[in-house]
Amino acid sequence: MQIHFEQVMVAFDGRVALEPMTLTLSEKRIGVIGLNGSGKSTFARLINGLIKPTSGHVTLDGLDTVKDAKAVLSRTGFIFQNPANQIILPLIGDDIAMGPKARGLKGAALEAAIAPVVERLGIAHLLNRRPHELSGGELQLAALAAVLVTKPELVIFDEPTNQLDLRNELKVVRTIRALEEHALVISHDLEFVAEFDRVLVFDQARLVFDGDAGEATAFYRNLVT
Ligand SMILES: Nc1ncnc2c1ncn2[C@@H]1O[C@H](COP(=O)(O)OP(=O)(O)OP(=O)(O)O)[C@@H](O)[C@H]1O
Repeated sequence: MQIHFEQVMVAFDGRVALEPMTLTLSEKRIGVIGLNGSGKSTFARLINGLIKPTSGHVTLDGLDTVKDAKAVLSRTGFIFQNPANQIILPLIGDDIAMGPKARGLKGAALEAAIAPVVERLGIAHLLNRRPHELSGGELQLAALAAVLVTKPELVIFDEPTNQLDLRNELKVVRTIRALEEHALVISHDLEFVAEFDRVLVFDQARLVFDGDAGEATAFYRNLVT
């Protein structure tokens, strides 16, 4: 999948949240790092059309995030900072089934869409539980399952390991590392993004470094010290 930003700028109420940027991304693992408020979430939300550029265009494999919004949404999945907010139905299993059901799947076809994802993420024991009965790591995995069953080509994670204890953090990190899908991950965990194919550093609404993970994390450390 190719993500292209063409002279993209975002301003909220006249205040620039992202300075104009032109960029093409096609790597399987892309990390996004930077201080709070530097524009990371704005950048990530542009990719699936959740935020529209104030000027410029974002395309995914040539599909415009504004003009082809539906097609873009069906190719991308987004895991928010607080995944509890994206689990809508009372039972985890029903929530995971919601996307495939909305696409008309039922019976054996529905089961065939869900079972491999549930097995892959090791969450069969969570299907009859309610969101408030899950730990932070389990919520991340449940939200990821609900996204993966819709078969996105790219999954965007906004700080997926924030507020997780070490065990849950490692489980989520391992799961993301093993994904077959492309992943773009915003993270404050520099060790996590160290193995990524490409890392972007944001500072004060600007992309200030783009390249190798080792160089990007060194650049970022230098920036903040
Ligand atoms: N919907 C919005 N309306 C107004 N301002 C916004 C909106 N979304 C973001 N901003 C502002 O844009 C700037 C960049 O925010 P953004 O959420 O992209 O930063 P971030 O790097 O993801 O921060 P964090 O690490 O804290 O999540 C901030 O000053 C923020 O207050």
